[in-house]
Amino acid sequence: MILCIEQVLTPEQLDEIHRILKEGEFVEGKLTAGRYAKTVKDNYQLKADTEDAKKVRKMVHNALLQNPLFKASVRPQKIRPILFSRYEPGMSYGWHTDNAIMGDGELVRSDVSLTLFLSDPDTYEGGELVIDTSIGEQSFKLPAGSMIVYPSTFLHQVTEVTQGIRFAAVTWVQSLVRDVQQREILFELDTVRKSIFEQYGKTVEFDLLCKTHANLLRQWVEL
Ligand SMILES: O=C(O)CCC(=O)C(=O)O
Ligand SMILES: [Fe+2]
Repeated sequence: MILCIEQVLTPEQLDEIHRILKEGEFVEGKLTAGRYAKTVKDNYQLKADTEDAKKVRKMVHNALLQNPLFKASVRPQKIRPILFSRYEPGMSYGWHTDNAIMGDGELVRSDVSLTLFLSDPDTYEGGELVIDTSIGEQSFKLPAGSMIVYPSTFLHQVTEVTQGIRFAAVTWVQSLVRDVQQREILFELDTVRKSIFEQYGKTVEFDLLCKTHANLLRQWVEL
C-alpha cells in the first residue's frame, strides 16, 4: 500500500521548518546510510544534535502522530528520529533498499518508509522519489507539506536534482501490524466503518464491522 497524504504540515509549520533549515548546519548524508546504500547516497542532512534540529524533529513527529490517515494506514509502534535532507544540483540517492533493522539502542524494524516533501515542486528540477513497485516504477514529487508512505520492502531512488534545492523529511516506522496486506485490510475496514457511522449511525452492521475489525487487529497486532 503506497499512500500520499496531503497537508501533513500547516503553512506556518512549513515556514518555521524552512527558517530553521535555511540557517541550520548540514552534514554528509552518507553518515546515516547502510554499508551499500552509502555508495549511492549523495545529499546533506541537518546536523542532528542541535536545539533547532530537536525542535523540527519534534514538530514533524507530532504532526505525524496527529494525522488520522497516517495513524489508520501505518499503525505506528516506533518511529525513527526524523532526518531532514537537502539535495543541491548534481545530488541524488541511487537505487537502494532501506535497512531492515535500524538503531543502535532501541532497535526498530522498518516496515514503512516515508518522505515528507518540504520544498515547493516548482522550485527545483528532478528530485523525484521513484519506487520500483510490482506494476513498474512509480515516480513521486509532492507539494510541500504532503507525504508519501510506502512499504520499506521496495527498491527506491531519488533522482538527481538538476536545479534548485530539494528539502525533505524522511523516517521509518515499525508498525503494530507487520504485514502490509493485513495493514491494508484493517485500514479499509476502518474506512468503511467510519463512513457507515457517518451515514447511518451506530447500526447493527456498524457493530459487526467494529467486532470484525477489533478481532482481526487482536490476531495480527504485535506488541
Ligand atoms: O528523500 C527521499 O524521498 C527518500 C530518501 C531515502 O530513500 C532514504 O533516506 O533512505
Ligand atoms: Fe531509502
